[in-house]
Amino acid sequence: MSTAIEAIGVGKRYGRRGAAVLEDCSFRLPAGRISALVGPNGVGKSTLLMIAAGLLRQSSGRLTVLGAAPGETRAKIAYLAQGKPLYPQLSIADTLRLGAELNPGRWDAAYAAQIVERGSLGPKAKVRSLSGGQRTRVALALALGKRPELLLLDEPMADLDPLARHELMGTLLADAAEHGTTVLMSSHIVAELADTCDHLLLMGGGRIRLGGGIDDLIGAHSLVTGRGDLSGYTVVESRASGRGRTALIRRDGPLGDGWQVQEPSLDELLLAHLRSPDAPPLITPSTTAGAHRTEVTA
Ligand SMILES: Nc1ncnc2c1ncn2[C@@H]1O[C@H](COP(=O)(O)OP(=O)(O)OP(=O)(O)O)[C@@H](O)[C@H]1O
Repeated sequence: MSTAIEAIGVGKRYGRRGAAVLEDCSFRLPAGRISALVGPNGVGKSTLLMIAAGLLRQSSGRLTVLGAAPGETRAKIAYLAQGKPLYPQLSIADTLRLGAELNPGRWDAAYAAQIVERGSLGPKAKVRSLSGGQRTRVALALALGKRPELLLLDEPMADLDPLARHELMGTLLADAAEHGTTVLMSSHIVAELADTCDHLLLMGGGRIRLGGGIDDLIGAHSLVTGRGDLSGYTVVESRASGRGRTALIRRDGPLGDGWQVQEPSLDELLLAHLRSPDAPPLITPSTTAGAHRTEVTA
C-alpha cells in the first residue's frame, strides 16, 4: 500500500520563542484513505495541514507527501484553507477559469462545473454575493476540479447545510473510490466523520495520539460497564455509573465476569480520548511512520 503522507518527528514553533505546536509528530497516512484529522481547538490541525500543503515549513523532523517534499508535489495536492479564500470580485465562471489556468493538464472543467451546478449556483454570480456555504461549494469545486491525488481540507463542512454536506461528502467519497484520491480533512463534526471517513488521526499534545483505520481503532477498544478489577488493562477513561463504572479500555485480553462489554461508537471512542489527554497513544501498524517506508526525502 503506497503512502500519501509520512511525518517523522515533525516539530513546529511559530517564531523562535513560541511554544511548540507540533512536537515529535510521527504518522503515516496510507494512500486512498479518507482520513479525519481531529483534536481540540488550537492543537495544531491547521498547522499540520499547511505543512503538508507546502505552505508552511516545519521547524524540525521530516514530512513527505506522495513520496517527496511537500513543495515538490504541489501540482498533485489540493488544499482548502479554513477561511475558503477566493477572490470576491470574480464571478464563479471566472473563478473556475482561474482554476483551469492554474492547473494546466490536470483541470477537469466538466467536473468542477457539475459541483457548482448541483448547488444551483449561476456561473455569473460574484463570489462576494455568495453565502458562506455557497462559497465552500465553489472552493471545493476549485479543489476537486484539479483532480488532486491528495486533498487537504481544513474544516470543510463547518458552514454547509446538512443536505449540502451530505451531497458534497458523497461526491468526495465517490471521487476517492473512483480515482483513489487520498483525503485528509480536519473536522469537529464527529457524526459526519463516521459516515464519510475510513481512517482517523487524533491529535493531542502536539502529536498523533490515535491513528489508524476507524474499524481497527474501534476494534482495539471495548466499552465496559460493571464492577471489578481493570488493573491489568489499559484504561483510557473510567467514570462512575449507576451500575458500578463505565470504562473505555484497550482490548488487552479477556475480561473477568461481571462486565458488560460493548463495542464503542466512533463518538464514544473520540470523546473518551479527548477527555483523557494522558491516555497512552495507539497508532496501528499501517499508520506507523517508517513501517512501510522504502525511501524518504527531506
Ligand atoms: N501564524 C501564527 N503565529 C503564531 N501562532 C500561531 C500561528 N498560527 C497558529 N498559531 C498557534 O498555533 C496553535 C495551533 O493552531 P492551529 O490553527 O494549527 O490549531 P487547530 O487545531 O487548527 O485549531 P482549531 O480547531 O481551532 O481550528 C495555536 O495555539 C495557535 O494560536
